Amino acid sequence: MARNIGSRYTAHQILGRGSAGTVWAGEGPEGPVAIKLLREDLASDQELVGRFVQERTALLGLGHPRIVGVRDLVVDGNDLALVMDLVRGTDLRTRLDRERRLAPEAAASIIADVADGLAAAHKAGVVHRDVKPENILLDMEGPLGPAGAHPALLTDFGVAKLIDTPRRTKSSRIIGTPDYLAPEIVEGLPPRAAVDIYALATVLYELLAGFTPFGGGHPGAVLRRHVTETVVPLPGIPEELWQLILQCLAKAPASRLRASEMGGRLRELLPMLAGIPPLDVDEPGAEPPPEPYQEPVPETAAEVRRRGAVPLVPGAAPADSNRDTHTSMRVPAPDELAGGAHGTARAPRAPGQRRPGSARNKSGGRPGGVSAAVRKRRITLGAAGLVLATALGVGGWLALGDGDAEPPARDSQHSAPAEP
Ligand SMILES: Nc1ncnc2c1ncn2[C@@H]1O[C@H](COP(=O)(O)OP(=O)(O)OP(=O)(O)O)[C@@H](O)[C@H]1O
Repeated sequence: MARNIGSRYTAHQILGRGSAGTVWAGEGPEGPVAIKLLREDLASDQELVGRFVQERTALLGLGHPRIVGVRDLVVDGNDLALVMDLVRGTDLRTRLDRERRLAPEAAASIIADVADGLAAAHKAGVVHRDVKPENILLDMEGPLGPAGAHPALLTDFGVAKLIDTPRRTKSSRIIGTPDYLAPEIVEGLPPRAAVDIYALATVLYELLAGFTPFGGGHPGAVLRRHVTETVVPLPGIPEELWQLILQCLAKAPASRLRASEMGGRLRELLPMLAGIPPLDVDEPGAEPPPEPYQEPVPETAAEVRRRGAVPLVPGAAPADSNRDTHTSMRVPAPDELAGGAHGTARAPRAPGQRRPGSARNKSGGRPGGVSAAVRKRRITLGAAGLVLATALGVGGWLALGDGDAEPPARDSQHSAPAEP
């Protein structure tokens, strides 16, 4: 069912849905485009529309081969839409869900691409603030890179921030996806370019390991780990790559590499990584496959949809889920971050090695599958989660922000350029 967006664009079919709206494949005067049509409640928010128009120049100005270009902004009646380059391929989350872990060379190549895009954005004074696999698109029609990988492009620049502030969120609240949040954000400092490096290094770790370095469990516990815990080494990673990850995950933002350095160093490592197979480690806390082997439980269509895997193949069925991956939380006080009885040090285990003191997973683990915990932690914190957090005392400071009228945090999207 085609639908007109403004006077120049026609949306033809849904590619996928995110928390802010629906992305359509469509057509404009210059050919195929992707159109992100914002949710009605967002589009009817006059203040939000004003902010989009205000940011128009920044949104449209980021031209780089590793950034999904925003071509136009349409404000028309009830429609508020971002018109973007159409990327024919898939997002990195979908690929990771499918493959679970990537070989180090492929992972490094994808991350190097994204680092190049970030370097250009940072040079222009723009911080992304929501780097995660969902916002990295793999262009299946683009030229293959040195490692035989399809080009990776970063999308959604600044959009989450525009939508999340200012009325929806107090300045003292944290916006983002917990697994990828830099410690300085958790501590309430203004996000600068280094937060993107931290998030990108987290994605790199996740591509290699199949899980994020500080993820798992309640969002409150995740945030605290970012601040208090050190990243546990992954067995089998070449030392040079590990040192790069460590540096980019440094707690002190100033110690992290810059985006251009990260991209350059990763490319230098590519020849050394060639031929190394994907790592074989288990997620900390995940149960090993039960013995004797049980029949894998087939994943239902509903489960797949909930996870939000959206093939970008024209004609593919749209996902019917609302994949809201953002969480709004109060900035915790220092003593709340200090850890305590509920600290959960995480260490990767050798495949099959049982977690000390763990009960056997009676429901039957799915060999090679993504654990339920991994999927769940991408869902927005709900009321039940809040109650649970309070009861546990680990995340009692978490709160769901909505409808607050406090002034926004200083807009850091246009911070001082971080790249020379
Ligand atoms: N420029 C594009 N070209 C092709 N497909 C796109 C493009 N932008 C987004 N998509 C696809 O549309 C779907 C929804 O994207 P959207 O950015 O709305 O949500 P998200 O990033 O997955 O989640 P959220 O916005 O909640 O973080 C995704 O599956 C994404 O792969």
